[in-house]
Amino acid sequence: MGDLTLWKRYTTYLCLCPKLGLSLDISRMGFPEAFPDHMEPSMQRAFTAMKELEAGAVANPDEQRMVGHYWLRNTALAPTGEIRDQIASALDQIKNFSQRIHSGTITSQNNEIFKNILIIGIGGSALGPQFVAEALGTSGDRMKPSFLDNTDPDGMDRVFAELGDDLGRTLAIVISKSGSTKETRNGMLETQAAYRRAGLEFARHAVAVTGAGSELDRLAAAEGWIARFPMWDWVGGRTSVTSAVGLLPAALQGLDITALLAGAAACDAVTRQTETRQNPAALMALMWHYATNGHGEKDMVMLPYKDRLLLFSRYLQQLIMESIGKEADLGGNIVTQGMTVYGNKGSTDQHAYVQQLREGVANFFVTFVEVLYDREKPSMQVEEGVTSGDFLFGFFQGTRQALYEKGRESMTITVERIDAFTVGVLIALFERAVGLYASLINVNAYHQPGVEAGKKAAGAVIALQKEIVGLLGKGQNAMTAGEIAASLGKPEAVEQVFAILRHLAANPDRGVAAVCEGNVGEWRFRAKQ
Ligand SMILES: O=P(O)(O)OC[C@H]1O[C@H](O)[C@H](O)[C@@H](O)[C@@H]1O
Repeated sequence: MGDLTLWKRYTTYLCLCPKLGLSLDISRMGFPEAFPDHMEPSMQRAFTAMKELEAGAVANPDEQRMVGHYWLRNTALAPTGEIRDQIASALDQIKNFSQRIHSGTITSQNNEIFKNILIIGIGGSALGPQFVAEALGTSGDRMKPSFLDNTDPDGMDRVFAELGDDLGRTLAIVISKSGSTKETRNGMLETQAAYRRAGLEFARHAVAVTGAGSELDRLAAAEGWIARFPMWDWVGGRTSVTSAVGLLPAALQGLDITALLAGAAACDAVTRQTETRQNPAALMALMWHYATNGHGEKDMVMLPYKDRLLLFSRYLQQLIMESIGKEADLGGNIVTQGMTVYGNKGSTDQHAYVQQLREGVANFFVTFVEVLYDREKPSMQVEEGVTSGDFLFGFFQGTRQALYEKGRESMTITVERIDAFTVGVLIALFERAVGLYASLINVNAYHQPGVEAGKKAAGAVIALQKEIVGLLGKGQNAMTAGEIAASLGKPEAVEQVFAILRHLAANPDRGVAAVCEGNVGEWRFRAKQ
């Protein structure tokens, strides 16, 4: 396609959303002109399904749940007065609490003003808050956030070391919708122990964000934590960033949560429109369908040209892959759906994997994010008349062009600047695109049945480990993994038994000694004397 034809395609399809300070360019996606019309009936069905969802339909049939994250930004939409009140009062509670922490009305056990927050959560209870903190944080923030989002002990030690003597001025926020996620529970227990070592009472430095009556909620109530904030079953973890999950850490950090909610609400209003060409979320869903044949045949590479958006693709990985990656469709047919998402930021990634994107396997399309406003301060010139920001822009344009020349497709989201409003817009834009796309391919975007299998299997591994330790504790002679598995009456579990023993033996404080000679099947394990 010649440059002028491309310009025509650009001007024809550019979706300008002045109310959002956003535009979406789909001209470098190679869909045929007839494609949008061909898909229009399906798009209209998707809009109808979304309308029903927003009105309180049980859009997550497996779990018999409503899907209400859009109400969080516009309470008037909520289907009952009770839900409206719950949302409004949680928001008041968040603002009020943050103000009292900042002003020192609520202080730490040692009567000091809290200056750090330690957020403990995983998945939807961490990725949103992390993305927002990274996208909007400045050196002038009211409180400095850190995160425990795993059960990796070394990872936790690093965070505790970083906090050092400041633990006494750190407010721990434990976030878990279910209140029973093991990684989060472990992070909380390790944090409790860290406070204890520092001679401090965890409860006087802790708040919880969780579902009413959950394990975490009951613990926080029993121990008298400083405060508890609600999560509701009609908000999914991966769409919870505009609930207390994302808003409480953001407000404490000192970010403008009113603007963030306003951005999300404005984007919801724009993407609620049923005219596909005017609706950037609908166009994105349409392009996902085109690019992947409605079946995840291509991956989406997220390339924001802005350091602040580094965690966007990580956040989107959960939002999209946990929502779309499903074995069965809503009719129960096996469809093995999905869409892979990865990426970091440009132009950094240009020096990593863009080589393959341009010349290697063509199994992807790119979503660029361009940010027009370069920086708060005036820019110096790095070459005559040229700034670092011009280079960032040039690299983005160059990569877009270079990919296009090789038949690699891309779309571009352009925003004016990265601020709380825009972050709210981006969050809502992708939430809506996921919902619409899920309708196009007829999957339930709001459950995650596949996640349970790994959790159950992990539970079985821990149970087996307890049996092994019990057996070794009876003072047995050194035994091979095969002998131990047989003694437990589980000869078929030998590989797992071996893996458990090797892990325990590698950690000197775990009380297992190993003689590692010959084939691994001959390695012998016993309890340390
Ligand atoms: O918030 P929680 O209940 O602790 O859940 C945290 C995460 O864990 C699960 O594995 C789900 O797959 C995620 O969707 C969820 O966000």
